[in-house]
Amino acid sequence: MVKKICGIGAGYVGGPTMAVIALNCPSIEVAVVDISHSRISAWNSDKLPIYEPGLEQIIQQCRGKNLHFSTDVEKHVYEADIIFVNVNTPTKTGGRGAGKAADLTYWESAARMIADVSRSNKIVVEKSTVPVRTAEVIEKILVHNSNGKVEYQILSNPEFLSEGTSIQDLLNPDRVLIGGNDSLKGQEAIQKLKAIYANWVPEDRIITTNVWSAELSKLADNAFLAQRISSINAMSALCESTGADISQVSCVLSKNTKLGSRYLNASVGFGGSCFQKDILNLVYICECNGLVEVANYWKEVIKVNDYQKSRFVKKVITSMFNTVSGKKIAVLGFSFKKDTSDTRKTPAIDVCKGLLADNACLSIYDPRVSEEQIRRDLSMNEIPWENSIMAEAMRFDGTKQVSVYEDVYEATKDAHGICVLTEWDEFKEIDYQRVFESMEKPAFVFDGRNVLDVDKLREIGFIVYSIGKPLKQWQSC
Ligand SMILES: NC(=O)C1=CN([C@@H]2O[C@H](COP(=O)(O)OP(=O)(O)OC[C@H]3O[C@@H](n4cnc5c(N)ncnc54)[C@H](O)[C@@H]3O)[C@@H](O)[C@H]2O)C=CC1
Ligand SMILES: O=C(O)[C@H]1O[C@H](OP(=O)(O)OP(=O)(O)OC[C@H]2O[C@@H](n3ccc(=O)[nH]c3=O)[C@H](O)[C@@H]2O)[C@H](O)[C@@H](O)[C@@H]1O
Repeated sequence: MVKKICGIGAGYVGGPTMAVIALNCPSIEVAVVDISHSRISAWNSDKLPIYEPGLEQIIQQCRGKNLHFSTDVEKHVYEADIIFVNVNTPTKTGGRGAGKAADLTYWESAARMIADVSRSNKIVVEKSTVPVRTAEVIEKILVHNSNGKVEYQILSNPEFLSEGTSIQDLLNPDRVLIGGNDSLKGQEAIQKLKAIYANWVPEDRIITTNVWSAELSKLADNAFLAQRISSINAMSALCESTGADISQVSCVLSKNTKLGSRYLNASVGFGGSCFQKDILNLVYICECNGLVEVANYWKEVIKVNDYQKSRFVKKVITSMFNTVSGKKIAVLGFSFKKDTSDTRKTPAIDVCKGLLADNACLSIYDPRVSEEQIRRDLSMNEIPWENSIMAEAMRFDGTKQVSVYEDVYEATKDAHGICVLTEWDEFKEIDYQRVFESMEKPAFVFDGRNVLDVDKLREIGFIVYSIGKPLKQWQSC
């Protein structure tokens, strides 16, 4: 019987995932541990470290009962029957495979710590997204660093939640994937983990596979989703050149039952901590296996995403008479999607840097992202991936030309143009007549998410660009 679970890593995945397990398994003690003291104290406070609709209620319900957040990593690992490893696996920034391969430093140090402190048999669950065959490496680290008396079963149980809807995704997942090895003990471990999920997930949604299929399926899943966004974004460019309308094209595709209706929204580009990182990881694995053509195929998905961001920047500049120098541009939305405060790899960073490189003055408003975070993101000098056409802009630090506002009307006052970069619902409710009156003329709107009512905006007097829509003649350059 599983009595104690420990989740290592209290981030976007570890926090919500472990909280939902605690909620659905009241007889199990769940401890979420992290090396970051500030993160753990935030989880123990009224102001949680991440914003997710529905998360606060679950934390209030379970925290202090069967859900605990702690920095005492060793104690909780020692006591646990099952250890979920939810640590970050970013792209390597130096050494072999830099810019593409996954950096497993955090995973490795977690594994070494598990080996050091464990005195009873453990099931170690890979929750983080890792390269295929990582379980083999982890097993070696665990076995070679243990006293020989502890047995480990490694399971791959990748997470499919999306930020902004993570609680709904966890409470009602379309699937739970568990990969384990074929041995009797491997199968027993799978059954133990399956029994935990079965407390709230219908059994037919729990898929069991071998470890390698589970690890690779997670990378494939993200690659397919990102590929679909790049496909629709590539079509959006063609729409703008031909007079077709991307919303109409998406609608037609969505009715094809062979394709389904999701991930067909053209946008300024996909963001988030995982799509680019996981595709680059896939590319690196393909290259290591000598599969150059396959690697190049997946690279194109990221290339199109960069193209979409740079195309948007170019459209803003060319529409505004070929220069944004000294012009105030209001940026509405900075997070990588609505309903999250997460800004990791948000397209807003590249778009803002592209505009700043042309000497624009930006006034940024986001309902959930702090000024401190925005300034940190825009001053960061990130290493571009090898083929990035955004490389030059990404190196640009122009934070002096940036103001951050807590009020949308302040942000747009005296602006020459508005760029909508996140699809926050509240942007549909803005009084655009009032905004128009306070702006310089001609007043431009560049809708990078296709969320605004274009006809209404044009009626007011705005010049509007939206992704993949027919353009007025003087914008089509
Ligand atoms: N963010 C997302 O929506 C999703 C992320 N994933 C994957 O889940 C993994 C985690 O992602 P996030 O939660 O977004 O990362 P995160 O960066 O928000 O959280 C990771 C946490 O692990 C902690 N940590 C690192 N090494 C540690 C150690 N040795 N001991 C204790 N704590 C340690 C860090 O301090 C950090 O708080 C990644 O592999 C990611 O690819 C998978 C599905 C969804
Ligand atoms: O491994 C992960 O981290 C997760 O990555 C994504 O989830 P997430 O990045 O949280 O968010 P998505 O809703 O997939 O959106 C990603 C980006 O694509 C953009 N997007 C999404 C859908 C669409 O039609 N068009 C589009 O531009 C979003 O605005 C956002 O910038 C996947 O959807 C999850 O299944 C996966 O677990």
